[in-house]
Amino acid sequence: MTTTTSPVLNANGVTMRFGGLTAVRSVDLTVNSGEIVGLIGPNGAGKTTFFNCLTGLYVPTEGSVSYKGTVLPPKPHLVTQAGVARTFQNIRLFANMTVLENVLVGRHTRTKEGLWSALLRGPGFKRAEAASKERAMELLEFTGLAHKADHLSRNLPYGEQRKLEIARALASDPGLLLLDEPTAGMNPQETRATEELVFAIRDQGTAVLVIEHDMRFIFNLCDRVAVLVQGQKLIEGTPDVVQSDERVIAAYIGTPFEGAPGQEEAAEVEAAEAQQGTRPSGAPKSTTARTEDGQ
Ligand SMILES: Nc1ncnc2c1ncn2[C@@H]1O[C@H](COP(=O)(O)OP(=O)(O)OP(=O)(O)O)[C@@H](O)[C@H]1O
Repeated sequence: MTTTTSPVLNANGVTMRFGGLTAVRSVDLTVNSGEIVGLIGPNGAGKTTFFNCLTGLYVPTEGSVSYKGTVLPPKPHLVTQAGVARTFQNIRLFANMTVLENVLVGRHTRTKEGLWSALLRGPGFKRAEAASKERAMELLEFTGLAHKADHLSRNLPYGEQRKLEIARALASDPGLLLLDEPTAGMNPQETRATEELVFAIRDQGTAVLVIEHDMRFIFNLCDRVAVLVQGQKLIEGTPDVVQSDERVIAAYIGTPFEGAPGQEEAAEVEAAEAQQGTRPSGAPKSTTARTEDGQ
């Protein structure tokens, strides 16, 4: 983790209205370098709409979004080029492309070779292509998918498809990665692997903003958590502060957590892994858990 932090993302007074509905109302949020920040809230609270405002899919009705001090243009490809990458709630892979090709697609914002160079396949293009492939393979190693590089992405199991989405987002070498429900539909082992992957991403120098309904995942993972309720930020703070806030409990969580989050589930995962002999030697013990609401 970096020792000096500086703001990577600054959202100021972001408001998004759809006709008469205000989906996001005057939300401020900062993500600093070296941080993992969580964004939680009930269904329909405006989390994805807020992400869409950050990444140029929506032009906020009011407010501004800056990345490393520069206001982001509201165009997704320019946002990616600036250094902000994202994954989506619903998997959006190119199903009939290989795993490697999917990552190479994510790489295109970092390649300078133009159309003519690509068509003529000159030496500049070949060098750029080789470098992109090398970086893509590094990312597949990093996400544990290198052995599947030549598989069609549609043939990957669900958890690996989600990992591939992350690898593809990382291919643009982002300084900030936005993850929209990265563990939705995952089993506890996959959730734990995702938690470790997000820590590794942060440790490599990419700040992370993550939306997730799995409270234990969020509270284990994040340095700070912001809670959206009906489009407004209810509270922002450390996991300890947020999970013990009466308003959050009333509005969202339902019941307070007792003891260290995730310990019981971690024991279940470890028992299952020990039975299957799947836990790699020296792998850190889990601190994460299954989803709260069964997603
Ligand atoms: N394109 C749109 N047009 C009109 N209304 C929209 C649009 N997108 C989202 N909304 C509305 O804005 C509100 C916030 O939705 P949003 O999907 O951002 O919530 P969310 O917190 O991400 O929910 P979930 O946890 O279920 O994904 C909802 O009332 C939704 O119906």
